Amino acid sequence: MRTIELTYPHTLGFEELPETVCAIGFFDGIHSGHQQVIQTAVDEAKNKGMESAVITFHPHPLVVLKKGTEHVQYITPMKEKQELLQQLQVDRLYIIKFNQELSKLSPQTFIDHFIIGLNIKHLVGGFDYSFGHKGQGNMENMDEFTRGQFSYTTIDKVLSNDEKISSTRIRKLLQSGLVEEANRLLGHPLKFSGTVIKGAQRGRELGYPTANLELHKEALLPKPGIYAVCVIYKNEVYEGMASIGTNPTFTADRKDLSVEVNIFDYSNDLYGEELQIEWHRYIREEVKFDSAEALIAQIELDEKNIRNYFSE
Ligand SMILES: Cc1cc2nc3c(=O)[nH]c(=O)nc-3n(C[C@H](O)[C@H](O)[C@H](O)COP(=O)(O)O)c2cc1C
Ligand SMILES: Nc1ncnc2c1ncn2[C@@H]1O[C@H](COP(=O)(O)OP(=O)(O)O)[C@@H](O)[C@H]1O
Repeated sequence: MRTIELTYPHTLGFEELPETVCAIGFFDGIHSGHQQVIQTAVDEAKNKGMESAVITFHPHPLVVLKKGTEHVQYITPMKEKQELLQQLQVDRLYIIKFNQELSKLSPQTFIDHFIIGLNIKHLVGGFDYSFGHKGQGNMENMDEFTRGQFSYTTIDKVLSNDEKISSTRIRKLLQSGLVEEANRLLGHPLKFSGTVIKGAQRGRELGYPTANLELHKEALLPKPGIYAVCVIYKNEVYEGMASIGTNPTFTADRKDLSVEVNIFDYSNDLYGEELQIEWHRYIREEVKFDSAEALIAQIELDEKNIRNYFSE
């Protein structure tokens, strides 16, 4: 997949771009609903003998439109979004920078630059996709803007338990610790990456070394607690257990959260390495124990439960 970043007014020469069938949306999470939109574009591209493309935006429109929002935490940070799009066999990804200028474009200018201008011959969007200043353009009034240059398909909402699958719904599930339900709606496990940094060097003394992760500010964390996870490191997948919390057994009044993972059946140094964590199951809350021994006994139990979970 080729990734091309665009900022309005972009400077690409139109003629060098292939004709594409393109899915458009913010697509945070690339959840099952998004996957239908993207899959439709990929299938239609194959039918037409064209390349498939996705247009997405960065950062989240809220960062620009809502004062005081510095960071949005994404269900799929850009690295994971790109991996999922690659798996869906998307040929090119256009990432349009969402800034003040972009938010003020008329729907027609947006279409002229980013749909007709990118040589898109067929556009696929979800039923609630909107574009242009104040979202004045949408899939219902699209005919007003196509200039007869492209056709389009609108994908209806995808439901689960009679309710629309949406990024907002998935965020709420993750924040309540319901990762299995969130993963079901996503159609893949929640996943993000981080770099291994030094912690308090206490884990090894407890018998459970934990790789502490420095995360990208943009990764949405699930609810604090203990989780069954998979760790992807250098293309290998390991099982393990992770803790998101403040280590209350050893520290009082800490506010910042650490994310740390003990990898099963592994014993090498990982400092400075990049790990990807897949979140599979919420196990329990983090507890303040009276002694390190009591914590160790609990972690031994966690290990047993989590190994059981993975073997089932
Ligand atoms: C599976 C697991 C469960 C944990 N549960 C708790 C807990 O309930 N309470 C707590 O204070 N710390 C808990 N921790 C965090 C440990 O306190 C932490 O890993 C340890 O202090 C090592 O920290 P370090 O990596 O900074 O050396 C847990 C860690 C793991 C891997
Ligand atoms: N099975 C393992 N899981 C996690 N980290 C491991 C493992 N085996 C070795 N390590 C290494 O040990 C480090 C964690 O040990 P720990 O005593 O908890 O130190 P720190 O407090 O710096 O995280 C990891 O960063 C990694 O380099």
